[in-house]
Amino acid sequence: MRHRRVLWVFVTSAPITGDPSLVVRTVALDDAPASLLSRVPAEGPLAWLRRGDGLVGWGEAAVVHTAGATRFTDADKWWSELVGRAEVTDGVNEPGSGLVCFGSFAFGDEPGSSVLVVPRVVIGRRGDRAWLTTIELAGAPSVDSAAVDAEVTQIVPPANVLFADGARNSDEWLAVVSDAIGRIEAGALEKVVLARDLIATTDVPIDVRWPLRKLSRDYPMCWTFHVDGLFGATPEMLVRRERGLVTSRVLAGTIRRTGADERDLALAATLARSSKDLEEHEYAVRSVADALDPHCSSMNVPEAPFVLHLPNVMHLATDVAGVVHDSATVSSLKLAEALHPSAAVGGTPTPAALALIDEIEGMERGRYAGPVGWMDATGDGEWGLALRSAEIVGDGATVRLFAGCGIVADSDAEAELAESQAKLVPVRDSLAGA
Ligand SMILES: C=C(O[C@H]1C=CC=C(C(=O)O)[C@@H]1O)C(=O)O
Repeated sequence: MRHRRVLWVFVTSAPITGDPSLVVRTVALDDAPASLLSRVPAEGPLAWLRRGDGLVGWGEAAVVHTAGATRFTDADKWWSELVGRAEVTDGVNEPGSGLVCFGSFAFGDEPGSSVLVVPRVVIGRRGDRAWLTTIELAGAPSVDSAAVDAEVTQIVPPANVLFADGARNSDEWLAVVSDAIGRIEAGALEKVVLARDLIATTDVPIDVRWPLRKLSRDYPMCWTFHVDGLFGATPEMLVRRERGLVTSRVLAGTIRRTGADERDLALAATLARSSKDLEEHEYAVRSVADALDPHCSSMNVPEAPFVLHLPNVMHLATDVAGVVHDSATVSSLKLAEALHPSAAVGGTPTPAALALIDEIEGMERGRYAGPVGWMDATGDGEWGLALRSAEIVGDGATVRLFAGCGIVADSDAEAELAESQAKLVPVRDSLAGA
């Protein structure tokens, strides 16, 4: 049973007490850095990158940790109050310039902690425009950006990476999936997404810039992220809100790639016709369209999915788009809350799927499969689902990798295990040394 415990924790970084006011300044950069990651120091980097565009940040001007059923609402309230007190000078006016926070939210109401972080320094790029934002407490000395540059150290590769089973070994996970198929056949629910984890250990604490650099290079069509120890490259955009328009990339239905182009094209055609995958996909699209509907004055939901080709797998994908009518009162984070958990990470019907996950998955998801992304002072932002992801735990030399699969009545447990292995490949490969 999923407990509805509500725990609200407010934690600020050391310099902030009472009701902090932030002084924010964004200036255009004439020379856009070739790679945003090359500008990030090793300590506490924040990242949201796709095809060279995006945001990187470091330092901590303010942070809030929330938990429980009100984790989104509490974080959103904290953010809007912080925005209300901030003095912002923004000479760029792009989405992501000015005051921004990065965030990562727990999958479930419990257990798990969620976080919004406001960095001290942000570098952003969008096409041929780049900018630098500094965020300071009112009255504090301003950030010296030259000094910040000087802190960037060489990226350290992971050493002697070893992988071990997580909460379940393969046989145990196969049994869990078979159990779920049986419950679906018995009519208890239509779809459930079940996940597993893998544990990696290394000789030295992970320099997260290493896997981030590899992920953003090898998976340019995904959103590469890092927030407070959770990193990955997700292909799934839960919600992007920008200047009154909302979009969501829904994925569900997967086939592994072989690496041989002709064979993969044939597999893509098979995927596009597979009734099992189309059914799984339809549940996910419906859940997103239904949740967005109250916020939109018009919406476009394509009738048929396209096939998204990634280096390791192919997915059925649908881009849902809409015009929002409540931007003034509902932020992108609140939209993410309304959409979460979609059937791409929970199941259908949602309550039955969440109850089954709690009962049989046997693993703490933490922030895996929860919303991860960023938001600006207008409430615009991008929130992906933290898939193809991993969490750095303990002393920094242990990493939990995650992968999940949508299970429907026609699923085959062995095929789902193979699919989960393929979904672990991006992060697994990103941890390989030089
Ligand atoms: C839950 C995951 O993938 C979801 C997203 C895309 C396709 C999925 C699938 O085909 O099963 C999953 O629903 C994951 O990668 O951990």
